[in-house]
Amino acid sequence: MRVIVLYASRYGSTKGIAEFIAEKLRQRGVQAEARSVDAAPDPGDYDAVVIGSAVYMGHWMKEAVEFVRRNRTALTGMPVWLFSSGPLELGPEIASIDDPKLEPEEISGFLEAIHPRGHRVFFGALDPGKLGFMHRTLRKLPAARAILPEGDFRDWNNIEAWAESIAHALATQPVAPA
Ligand SMILES: Cc1cc2nc3c(=O)[nH]c(=O)nc-3n(C[C@H](O)[C@H](O)[C@H](O)COP(=O)(O)O)c2cc1C
Repeated sequence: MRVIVLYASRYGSTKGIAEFIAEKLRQRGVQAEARSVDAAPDPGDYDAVVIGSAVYMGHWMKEAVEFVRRNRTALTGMPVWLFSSGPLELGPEIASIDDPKLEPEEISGFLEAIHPRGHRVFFGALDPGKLGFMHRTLRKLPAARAILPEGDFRDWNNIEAWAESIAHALATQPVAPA
């Protein structure tokens, strides 16, 4: 059982989540590796794919969106899990991290197009010292500042529980041959 955990990450926190998921899968006997979507691997070389992207201005990163669109046919026929890494805190009208309002724009289309086994949103991280010029400027806007605090909010217990559920699904559900 070979699984690839793909990520699109601007500043590294989503990469960290992907590497953690791959490590947790390996600890449960799954042969898993994390790689950037930029490496453009062929999903057909794997039995299952996990794809995650950082979220900026309500959207997945372009390279992750393009990877899913380009590989739509292959992904539709295999077990796929998606995750988004973004929120740094819950706004006033957001009940929990599972609130559909936190879902990036592309996700509903992906759910229809490739029928993934699941999609999860995880808290992200923000280090102002790493931000590029555009992101630093955007973060200075009053509305953005309130929802983009500095800090590492990644919930490793929650992420581990999700990785465990994937390992469990792979162990108990038949995977169609590629
Ligand atoms: C300018 C800017 C805009 C952001 N917009 C969103 C957003 O719309 N939704 C969200 O959930 N997170 C948003 N975030 C938070 C990032 O998704 C979060 O910091 C994430 O962990 C970054 O991942 P990376 O380090 O892998 O690039 C934004 C962050 C910045 C700096």
